[in-house]
Amino acid sequence: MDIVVSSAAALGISLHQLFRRREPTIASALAIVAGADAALFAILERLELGLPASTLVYSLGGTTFATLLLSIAAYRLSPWHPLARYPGPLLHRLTKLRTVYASWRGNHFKEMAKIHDKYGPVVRMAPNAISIADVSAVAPVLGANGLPKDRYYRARQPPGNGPLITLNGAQHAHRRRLWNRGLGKSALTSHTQTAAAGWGRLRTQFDRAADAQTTVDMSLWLRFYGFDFMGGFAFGKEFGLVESGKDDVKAWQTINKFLIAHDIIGHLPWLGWRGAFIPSLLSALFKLRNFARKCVQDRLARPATTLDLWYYLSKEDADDNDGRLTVEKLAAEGSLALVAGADTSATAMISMIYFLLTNPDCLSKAREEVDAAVANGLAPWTNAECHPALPYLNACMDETLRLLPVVPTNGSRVVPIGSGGITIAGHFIPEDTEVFVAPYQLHHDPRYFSPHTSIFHPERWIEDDGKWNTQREAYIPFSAGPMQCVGKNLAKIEIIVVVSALLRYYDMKFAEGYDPAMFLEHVEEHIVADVPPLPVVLTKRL
Ligand code: HEM
Repeated sequence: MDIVVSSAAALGISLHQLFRRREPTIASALAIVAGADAALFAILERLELGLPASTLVYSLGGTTFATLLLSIAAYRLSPWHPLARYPGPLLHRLTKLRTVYASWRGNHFKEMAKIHDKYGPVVRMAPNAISIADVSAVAPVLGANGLPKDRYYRARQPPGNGPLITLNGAQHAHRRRLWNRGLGKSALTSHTQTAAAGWGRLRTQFDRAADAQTTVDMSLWLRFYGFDFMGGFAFGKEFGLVESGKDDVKAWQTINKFLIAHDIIGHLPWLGWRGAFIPSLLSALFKLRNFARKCVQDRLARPATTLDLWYYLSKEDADDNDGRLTVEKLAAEGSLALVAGADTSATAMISMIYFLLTNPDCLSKAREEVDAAVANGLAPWTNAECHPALPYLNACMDETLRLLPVVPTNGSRVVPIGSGGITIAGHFIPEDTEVFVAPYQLHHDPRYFSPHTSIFHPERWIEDDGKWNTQREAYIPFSAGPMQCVGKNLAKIEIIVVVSALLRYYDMKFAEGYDPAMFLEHVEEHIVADVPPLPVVLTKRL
């Protein structure tokens, strides 16, 4: 028996050396372990040890797996691990499952804040991942010559059909040009009309609620708005959620589950893009893909009626096929637009209403600015050209996205294998390390935003009297560098369209009995911040 256990243990340790070099998927890991055990079984059988075959199989399998896991654990906690010099909680250093648990519960960014508070700006947040909360990491990680995206993004997509957000280098630059066409200056004028038309529909519903003095769940309605807008923006046809007042297509449930699945698979790339064997992950991924595919089929069946994103991505205006994307790739970009654009902008608007309602002085100032613009003949909810003339409202938006960045942690980058490692913010980071530079951590750091770091003060963005320390390089709600949010300008337009109109047309107050402290406490994170209901009573001003 000794020889069985010792040879299986030696096999487990050797397999660890193999897996350490290149992380396998769960399917390939199981196949390799089973194959290696089968080979060992064949050798040991020839030695005629007198053990029943079943005992041999169980002893080999059990010992190999146990040794493999022990070897992995010991190495991760040992002083020989390349990230040993970086501090972090024991469970985080031991296994990524700890991060997955936090992601599943939706409190990853809150936990990270506590970990940074305890261990400092550079922490080991998983066996092979570090989080750097230092402004000097922004350019080397996210900037033009920064680090590439890798497994966190790649793991979530079927091979070959990854959308813009998963690409690197020349492939990314090429695909990004198509998106830039769809979000350029002339396209934005058309998208502003889509946003304004959406506001018109929302206003009809809000007027009804104001007349009846019924409570409006801002989170629900602004999500309906956000999703409808994305339908119009991406596929030239809104989904009718605001008009019906119902989410018949289960848009939010689908997107939310999709984001949870993506986050988990991103952290556990060995699960593979199908979320191996976990039915709820699998169905969430397929539901959204099928939904996007249906949008694509509907869109293909009709010509462009507006200059939607599809029009630009599929080059409907071009008379050659040069560089056209396949329908599968277009569908992947379509799902990306729905996921990246709908939830994010809606969350930003909801949070902005929350911060304005909890800071009545700021709300009054913002409203005065909107009213003054109207007195000058401007209507910010139909015309984006006048948005720069609303500095205070823009500052309220910036302050909202500082305190509650919609993508609080953001995805990781990886130090390329073969690079020999790099030095970031004065710290040597070995190759194949995942690096996170989380907006939430930078935005809440008094070194970059002070005084009153955790308080809503839009003034910090506009007053230049030396009172405020506002380091704009540390402000990254849309990420930074060439892979930063391509929809940034569009999102800002949407937010100002809706919030300026709300300020102009309604007085708003929290519903009777609502405790505003609950809002921030119940914000979760599933890649995107997931905000709780926001019950508000509207009264018409005009
Ligand atoms: C307040 C609203 C928004 C916020 C805070 C936001 C934030 C972000 C962030 C942080 C990223 C980088 C993600 C990463 O590196 O993993 C990103 C990327 C992206 N966003 Fe947004 N976003 C918003 C709205 C939008 C809108 C309206 C669209 C329109 C379709 C959009 C489309 C995209 C796309 C396509 C990418 C990938 C860009 C690339 O890889 O080149 N986003 N966004």
